[in-house]
Amino acid sequence: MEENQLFPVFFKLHRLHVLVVGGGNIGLEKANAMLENCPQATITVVSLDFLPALEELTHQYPNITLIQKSFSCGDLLGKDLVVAATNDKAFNYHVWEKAKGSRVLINVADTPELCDFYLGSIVQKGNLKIAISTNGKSPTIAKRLKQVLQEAIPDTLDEVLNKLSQIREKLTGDFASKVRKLNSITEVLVKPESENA
Ligand SMILES: C[C@@]1(CC(=O)O)C2=NC(=C\c3[nH]c(c(CCC(=O)O)c3CC(=O)O)Cc3[nH]c(c(CC(=O)O)c3CCC(=O)O)/C=C3\N/C(=C\2)[C@@H](CCC(=O)O)[C@]3(C)CC(=O)O)/[C@H]1CCC(=O)O
Ligand SMILES: NC(=O)c1ccc[n+]([C@@H]2O[C@H](COP(=O)([O-])OP(=O)(O)OC[C@H]3O[C@@H](n4cnc5c(N)ncnc54)[C@H](O)[C@@H]3O)[C@@H](O)[C@H]2O)c1
Repeated sequence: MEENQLFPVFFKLHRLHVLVVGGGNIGLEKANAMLENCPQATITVVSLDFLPALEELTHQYPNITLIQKSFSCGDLLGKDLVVAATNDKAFNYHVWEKAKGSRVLINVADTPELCDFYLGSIVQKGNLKIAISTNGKSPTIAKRLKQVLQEAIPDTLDEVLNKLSQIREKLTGDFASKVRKLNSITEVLVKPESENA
């Protein structure tokens, strides 16, 4: 079976500066996904024109800026991540070349082979977040799986997370004994049902 070799990480987008090139459907979708996860995300969108929905985002979120112009190399200055989402494949390639030249990580929305990272489909329940990738095979399946997990995970899981966090804060002893204690408290979650009776 082919394996998914992507390595998931969770970015703190309020500490990074993201450049989105292209203010159409995909630029909107990607900016929206980032802002829904991190309302404080710092995002600059450079585009020849913008969908009205993108302009509305600037009223809702404090750190998104729209600049109406064609992308140029200087737009990469101070940026940590780039999403190239113009409707011009050759131009997206040009953005990719410039980003690589500046060693900035880039996602080229229409060309998975040029992506340093993919955006995932995201399940969120309070403090819990699960990111799903199908290795680029089917973003639609990623979206459907998200919907299934979103329903299946109980809202009360967030209470469990908060309680465990409190216990974690209060535990004393060395690292190994804390790990032992936390593993023993949560063992019930992985034991077969029959052993819990
Ligand atoms: C998960 C999600 C995150 C997000 O975008 O925030 C995401 N795509 C989503 C939706 C979606 N995208 C597309 C459809 C239409 C139906 C279809 O094609 O299936 C739908 C479904 C819909 O919108 O309903 C079309 C599409 N997508 C890509 C290409 C290019 C290609 O494959 O060559 C094309 C064809 C373009 C064309 O034909 O012109 C590429 C990528 N899309 C990815 C992520 C990365 C792989 C993730 C993975 O590993 O699974 C990757 C590789 C790069 C990236 O974009 O990061 C988000 C779900 C959000 C949610 O959870 O609701
Ligand atoms: N990864 C995904 O999830 C996904 C999904 C669907 C489509 N796509 C691909 O993404 C690309 C964009 O699709 P779209 O629907 O957003 O297109 P769109 O036509 O809605 O928007 C394109 C935007 O790019 C801007 N643009 C064009 N040239 C520019 C330049 N030189 N500098 C700055 N901005 C420029 C335009 O002003 C426009 O706002 C397409 O190639 C499409 O195949 C990717």
